[in-house]
Formats: sequence, structure tokens, C-alpha cells
Amino acid sequence: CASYRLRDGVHPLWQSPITIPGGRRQSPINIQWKDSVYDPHLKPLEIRYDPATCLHMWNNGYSFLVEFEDSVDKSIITGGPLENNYRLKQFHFHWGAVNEWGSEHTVDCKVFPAELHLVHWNSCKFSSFEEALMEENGLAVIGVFLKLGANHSGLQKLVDALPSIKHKDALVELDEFDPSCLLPSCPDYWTYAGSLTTPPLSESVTWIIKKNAVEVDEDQLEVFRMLLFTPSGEEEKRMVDNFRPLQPIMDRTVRSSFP
Ligand SMILES: NS(=O)(=O)c1nccs1
Ligand SMILES: [Zn+2]
Repeated sequence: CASYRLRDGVHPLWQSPITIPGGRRQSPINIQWKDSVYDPHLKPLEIRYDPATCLHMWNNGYSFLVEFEDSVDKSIITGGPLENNYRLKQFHFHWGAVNEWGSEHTVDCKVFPAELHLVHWNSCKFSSFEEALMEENGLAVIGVFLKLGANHSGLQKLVDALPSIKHKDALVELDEFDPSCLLPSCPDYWTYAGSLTTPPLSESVTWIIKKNAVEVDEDQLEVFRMLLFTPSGEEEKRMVDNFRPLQPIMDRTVRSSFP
């Protein structure tokens, strides 16, 4: 891919190394379609979200997160490449300053304007997200590419609330929201063993990347770009380009759920 990746540099945003020394399963990666291996044993992914578990949306200074009540198995995913139930904790996005870039993963080096991450933790083996995030197979993150097209009516409900969380640490209550409206209808996905793409960059993630993108319109992305990295009262820095550079695939194989 375009060599915009900073090899072993310091990440512009976090001033921390962008690759973990000795890290052999870092994310994001470029998915080379022809190198992915169809695995006929992969089951369909089962997604069961309860809109009533939606709590609030807040600006954490790197993205905006919609968080869910995760004390019981009410909003879960299972099947697919997963051995257990994984409970929804939060979802968030990564996007660019312009429509030409913004996603974290790429497909045959194609970059999308934004990427959605739905973050789940293994509630059969661990008792909290914080515990699971440090453990192998502790987390499962569904990645969905966003592409330019028609207005996304389900996303619009969140977009309308973004101005109220412009600054870092601002929070707004949400009533029911069903994140399944943000998923493509096609069940096809790629899956690989990777890591968190923001600190602590733990190598605990089973990534499930949907093959099909969902459409959003330019105005909706422009509202994402109105958010700030900075807290109220500080010099304003627009929240854009909050994606990590591509990481080396090393000796990993990406499997596909489709032939
Ligand atoms: N961008 S990510 O989904 O890998 C993530 N980082 C920290 C918590 S969830
Ligand atoms: Zn993410």
C-alpha cells in the first residue's frame, strides 16, 4: 500500500511507538483478498443486540463511543470464528480529515473514508471488559467500512447528538439504539488474529471485518469532523485522522467466510 505507514516511528497522536516491540499480531492490516483463505468450517456470525442496553455516547478524546450496559449477556455475538459468547461493550469510529482516507483496515490497499468498530468481550471466560482486554481471545471486534453514498438514517440519530459532545470528556445520554442498523445485510466477513489499534494495543482481538461497506453521506462525515480532540477551554484541535497506520501481517493468515 501507499507507504504512508510510519515504520517504527512515533505515532503523531499518541507520541508512543506505533508498533509494540516484539508485537507479532498488531492491527490494522491490509487485507489482500487473493491471499485470504476460504474456511468452510466458519459458522455464520450470530448477532443479537438489545437496544435497551444502550447507555450513552461520549467523546473520549480520540473518538466518540456509544457504550452499553454489559452486566449480563443481553447484547452478544456468537458463532462465526468465536468459541464463546462475546458481550457488546461499546462501538466507535475512525475517520479522515477528507473522504480520501480514514479507515484503519484496507482491502487490496483500498482505503475507506471511515470504519466502525463494535467491541465485544468474552463473557464466558472473563468477568469484565478490562480483564478480557489483556487476555488472548479476550475480545472480538467487528469492523465495518463506511463509504460515501446515501444518508444513513440509523446513523443520523447519533450524528444529531454529536454537537452536544464536541469536547473531550463530554457525554450525552441515549435512549434505545440498535447497532445492528449499522451492519451491512451481507453476512460475508474476513477474520484474523490481531490487536487493539489504540493503546494499550493488546494482542487480544479476534477481528471480524465485514466484506461489504455501509453507505453514509458527506454531511454525516462532516459532523464527525466537527468533533474536537481537546477539552473545553483548550486550543481547539479537530478530531480527524484518528486511525492507526497499517501494521505488518507477519506470519498471519486472513480467513474468509465466503468462497
Ligand atoms: N480501535 S479498537 O477497536 O481496536 C480499540 N482500541 C481500544 C479499545 S477498542
Ligand atoms: Zn477502533
